[in-house]
Amino acid sequence: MTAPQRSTIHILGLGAMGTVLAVDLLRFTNALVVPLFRSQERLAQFQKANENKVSIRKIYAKGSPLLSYPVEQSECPETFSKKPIDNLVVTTKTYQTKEALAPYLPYINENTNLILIQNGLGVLELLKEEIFTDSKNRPRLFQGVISHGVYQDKAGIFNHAGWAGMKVARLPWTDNDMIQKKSVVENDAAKNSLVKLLTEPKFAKEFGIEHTTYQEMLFGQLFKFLVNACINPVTAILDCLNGEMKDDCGPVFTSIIDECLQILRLAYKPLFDYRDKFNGNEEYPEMDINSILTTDNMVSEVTRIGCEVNSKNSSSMRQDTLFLRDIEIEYINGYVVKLATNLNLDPNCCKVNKTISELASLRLALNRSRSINGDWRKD
Ligand SMILES: NC(=O)C1=CN([C@@H]2O[C@H](COP(=O)(O)OP(=O)(O)OC[C@H]3O[C@@H](n4cnc5c(N)ncnc54)[C@H](OP(=O)(O)O)[C@@H]3O)[C@@H](O)[C@H]2O)C=CC1
Ligand SMILES: CC(C)(CO)C(=O)C(=O)O
Repeated sequence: MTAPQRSTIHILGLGAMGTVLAVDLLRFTNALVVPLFRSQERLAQFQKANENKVSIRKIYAKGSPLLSYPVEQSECPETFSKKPIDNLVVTTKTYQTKEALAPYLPYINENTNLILIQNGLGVLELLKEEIFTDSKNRPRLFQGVISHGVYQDKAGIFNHAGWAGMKVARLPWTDNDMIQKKSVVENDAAKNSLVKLLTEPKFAKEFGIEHTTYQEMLFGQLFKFLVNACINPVTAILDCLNGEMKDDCGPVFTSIIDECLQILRLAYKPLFDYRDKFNGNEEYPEMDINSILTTDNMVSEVTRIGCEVNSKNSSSMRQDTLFLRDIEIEYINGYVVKLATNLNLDPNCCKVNKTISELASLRLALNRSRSINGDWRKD
């Protein structure tokens, strides 16, 4: 009996999300997991300091030990095997995507499966408009909307703080393909090597994989987008843990969500019209977005998920401002402003998100200034 074919999966971005994915792929599948590092220096650091292992502590499960798994092969642009890439996971920050992909573009073709596992919106448009412009040589695209919470502690250990699963769907290269039939999911589940790997039963159960149509995934992506549009910048601006603002964040979340929904309803009109056009048609999944994506419902959902479920979490954007790293604001609140501009809407219709973006960027600038000029409050 021949051994089962072994899939190879390259991971571009072995940070919090890349690590949590790599560990479970190594634990529950026989895939060859190959991290791609930005430089020989970072590759050497991984080989020396981490001893070629990926490690995580699942602190949502009390008493969970440090899980540590060896990686057989890891590469960087200089050492890359220069062979076509079968399956590529992108788990860099959104604003790092284009630069990170650049060295590997010659090895990405129409037979490559590429999945974006990132927060926010706008990377798909970046890939379409600036990176994969040749329709004859572009990869099969997928998106993972991930709700796990992972942070790196002072000792450099990744801690899996919140378990919440991941939706996976094939992305459309053109807006005409935004609404998919159930058969697209069935076909990928049966034939696509990346989907077959991510839906292997033991891995899928542990990681909480849900393989859906694009419209179902986009619904989840917009829901998560509203969570991030509130929690991430506001906790960064206030410099607080998620749960500290629970009792008083209603008004600012209402302002942000109300403005976001007015613009998202125009930008993703096919999705908001879905119920009347597709519900009842057996070829398509049932969905009722309009009853969920309302301002009142989302203010309470964002508060529940952001300030209660993740109460002790420091949001990824607050972490970025504290560590003086760039923030993903242009792919979250800034993207709402971009959508409004592209739709030729009155600039006043995105003032809240524009101001929130400016304040989050100002918080990062202030932290950077204090690291150089000192904190005047202590003078
Ligand atoms: N952390 C979380 O709990 C959650 C994060 N997300 C989203 O997931 C995405 C990833 O976030 P997260 O994992 O936290 O981010 P991290 O900053 O932890 O990880 C990003 C990784 O990408 C690497 N990277 C950056 N540029 C390159 C490059 N050119 N080549 C190779 N590697 C590169 C970085 O390496 P280096 O150190 O060399 O810069 C880093 O290891 C974001 O969109 C985030 O919003 C979504 C849900 C929750
Ligand atoms: C869910 C939430 C808001 C948890 O903090 C998150 O996704 C993040 O911090 O990026």
